[in-house]
Amino acid sequence: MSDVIGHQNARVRIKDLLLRAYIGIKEEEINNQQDVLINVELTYDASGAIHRNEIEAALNYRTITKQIIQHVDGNRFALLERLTHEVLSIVMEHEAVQWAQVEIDKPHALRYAESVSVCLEAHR
Ligand SMILES: Nc1nc2c(c(=O)[nH]1)N=C([C@H](O)[C@@H](O)COP(=O)(O)OP(=O)(O)OP(=O)(O)O)CN2
Repeated sequence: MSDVIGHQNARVRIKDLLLRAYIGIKEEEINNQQDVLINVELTYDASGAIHRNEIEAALNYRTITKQIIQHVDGNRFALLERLTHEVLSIVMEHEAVQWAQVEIDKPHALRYAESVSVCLEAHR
């Protein structure tokens, strides 16, 4: 197939990564894990990945996902802002990432709300 598109930035979304962690400042949250729902969106230059069709030429979204799981699952955090910042930092450590946004929800953390989230983004 002739490659008529050339340069291509990909938008990668890791959707609804559901983990459990100690997250919060209330005693109940300090003593009990709760669900955190993580959504990551990023852009990178996928021209090489598209052209070569080889994982070595791509920004491996599985690698990023496993790093986030390793950092978050079962671990302890106070504020949602700090947890979101740390996950965003993991994503931005990958030099190929041009821009990234991370939103983390604490479902049912607030008595009368479906969920509450913090969203942070960064770019190079
Ligand atoms: N940039 C890209 N990165 C990755 C791609 C891709 O197409 N572009 N594809 C993959 C794998 O095909 C992925 O989709 C599935 O991988 P895997 O089954 O190993 O992911 P799991 O999280 O289920 O791995 P487990 O070890 O089974 O938990 C990867 N990256």
